[in-house]
Amino acid sequence: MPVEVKICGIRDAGAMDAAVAAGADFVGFVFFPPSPRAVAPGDAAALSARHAGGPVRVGLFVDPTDDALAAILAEVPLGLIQLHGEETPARAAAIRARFGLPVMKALGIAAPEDLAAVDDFAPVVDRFLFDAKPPPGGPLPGGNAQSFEWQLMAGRTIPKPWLLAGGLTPANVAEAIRTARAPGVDVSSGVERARGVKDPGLIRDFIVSARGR
Ligand SMILES: O=C(O)c1ccccc1N[C@@H]1O[C@H](COP(=O)(O)O)[C@@H](O)[C@H]1O
Repeated sequence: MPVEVKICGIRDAGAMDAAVAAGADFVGFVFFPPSPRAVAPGDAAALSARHAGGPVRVGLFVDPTDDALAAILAEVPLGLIQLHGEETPARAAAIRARFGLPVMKALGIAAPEDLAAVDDFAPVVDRFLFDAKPPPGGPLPGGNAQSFEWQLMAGRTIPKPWLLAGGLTPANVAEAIRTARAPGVDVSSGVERARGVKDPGLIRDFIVSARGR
C-alpha cells in the first residue's frame, strides 16, 4: 500500500493545487483561530471547490463546540474531522455520532505510556494521528515543527489507520516512515516557506519523498 499523505494548513490556491496535483490523500483546513494557518470557512469552501474529487478534505479542530462544528460543516464539505485538542473518548464519540463523519484523534507523544490512550479511543474513532507533545504553555497544540522519537511507534500495533506527524520535512520523511513503520504522514511547517505560508515546491518534494519516487 502506498504511504498516505496529508498536507495540513492549506490556505491558498497554490498550495491546494500543488497538493492535489502531487496526489495528496488528505488536505487539512485549520479551524483554530490562534493558528497562523487558520482559514475562514468560506475560503476553505472556495479552495475545496477548485477540484472535484481528489483528497479527503479534513477539518482540524481543537476542542470544538457543537455549534462551531455545525457552522463550519454547513459551509465546508469535510470528509474527516481531526480533533487536535483535549477531547475525551466520550466527546469524540459524541461528535462522530452527531455529525456522521469519520473522526481522527490526534495524540501527543513523548514517551511510550502516551500510547496507552490508543486503547481508550480506538472503539470510537476511525483514525489516529501521532504528533509531538506541544511545548508547555505554547499557543498551539500542534503545528510546532517538533518531532518526537519515531522509534516509539515501531513494533506497535495500532488498531486503526494512522498518520505520523510532527516536524516532518521533505528531507526527513522517508527516514521517519522507515523508523516508525508509518502507514501515513501529515505535515504542515515542513512544507512552508514562512510560518503559515505553504510552498508548492516543498509540497511536491514532500509527497515524492514520502512515496519513495
Ligand atoms: O498547524 C497548526 O497550526 C495546528 C494548530 C493546532 C493544532 C494542530 C495543528 N497542526 C497539526 O500538527 C501537525 C504537525 O505539524 P508540523 O508539521 O510539525 O508543523 C500538522 O500536520 C497538523 O495536523
